[in-house]
Amino acid sequence: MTELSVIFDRLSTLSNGRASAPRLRDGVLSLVLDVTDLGQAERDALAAAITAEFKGQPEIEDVRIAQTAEKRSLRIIAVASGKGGVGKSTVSANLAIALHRRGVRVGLVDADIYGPSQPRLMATEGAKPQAEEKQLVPILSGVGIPMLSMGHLVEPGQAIAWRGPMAASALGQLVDAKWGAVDVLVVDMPPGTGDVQLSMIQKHKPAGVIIVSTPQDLALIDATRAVNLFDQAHVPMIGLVENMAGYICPHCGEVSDPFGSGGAQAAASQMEMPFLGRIPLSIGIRTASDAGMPPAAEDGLDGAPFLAIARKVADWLAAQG
Ligand SMILES: Nc1ncnc2c1ncn2[C@@H]1O[C@H](COP(=O)(O)OP(=O)(O)OP(=O)(O)O)[C@@H](O)[C@H]1O
Repeated sequence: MTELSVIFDRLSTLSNGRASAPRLRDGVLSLVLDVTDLGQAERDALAAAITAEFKGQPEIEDVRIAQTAEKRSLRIIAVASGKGGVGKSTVSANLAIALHRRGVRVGLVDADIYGPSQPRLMATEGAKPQAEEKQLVPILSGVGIPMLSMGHLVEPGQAIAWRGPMAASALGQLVDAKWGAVDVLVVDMPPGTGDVQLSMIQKHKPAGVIIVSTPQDLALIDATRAVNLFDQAHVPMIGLVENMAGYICPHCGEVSDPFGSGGAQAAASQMEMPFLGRIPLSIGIRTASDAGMPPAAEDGLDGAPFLAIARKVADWLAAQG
């Protein structure tokens, strides 16, 4: 039992790999226990289990445990738009998947509290998150991304008629959940510039924001409003995504631009913000996303623009350190 390697093996199993640096000197077994993301009750229970396992074993009179918690800062990427229906949820889901495929430890929050659509996009409809020590535990989607949505907390189709402060507190529950080993949280914001946006900016301090717009003038005017809101609060602009940019006819392959083209890129350069890319209007993107299999999960044509945008976002994240 007193062989350190035997102790270490036993410790690793017992602590799920959280224990390290065991030492045995003068009858005292000392070790370091990484308690990152564990609540107080879990920390105490784990320390007690280790003590109970080793104290009183041959040559071990006492057990001393130094608990350490890595101070992890979760970086939030807010995906916002000035108006509804421009594809913000589609971009958020595909971006999260594409970042995940690049090895980023990513989580997804559906802060579109009034019209949550991520459970459908990520095929987690009907799942109910558990709470541990007053914190929600995210649901693991089929593609391996932990996520939380207001849609998981209310019955499907149930209208959420909340006032601003309630919506802001719901956002807090989703963001301050038990994200565990997540470094980057993609947050699908509700459209517009209301209470949830203000709460996100003031309370949760996003590392950066991505604005999604369609090429129409009207959407761009709205997008400018969203840009101004985040700009005034000094939230770094990651860039603008132009969605539904050109239509490729599935029959003849002809490309048409039902909403015009190039408007978003021009607007981005006018506002001196990076342009992240253009996503075409494609039936494949709609059917796959609505069926809970966002195209970024695969290498097809429909996924490619999202993967290219994710590369730029990953570069941005890396440049921020
Ligand atoms: N590039 C695209 N090609 C085809 N359909 C798209 C594309 N982007 C989004 N859609 C479709 O448009 C609809 C609206 O998209 P989505 O829900 O992502 O928008 P939103 O901005 O999040 O809307 P809301 O404001 O309601 O939250 C969905 O049916 C989606 O599948």
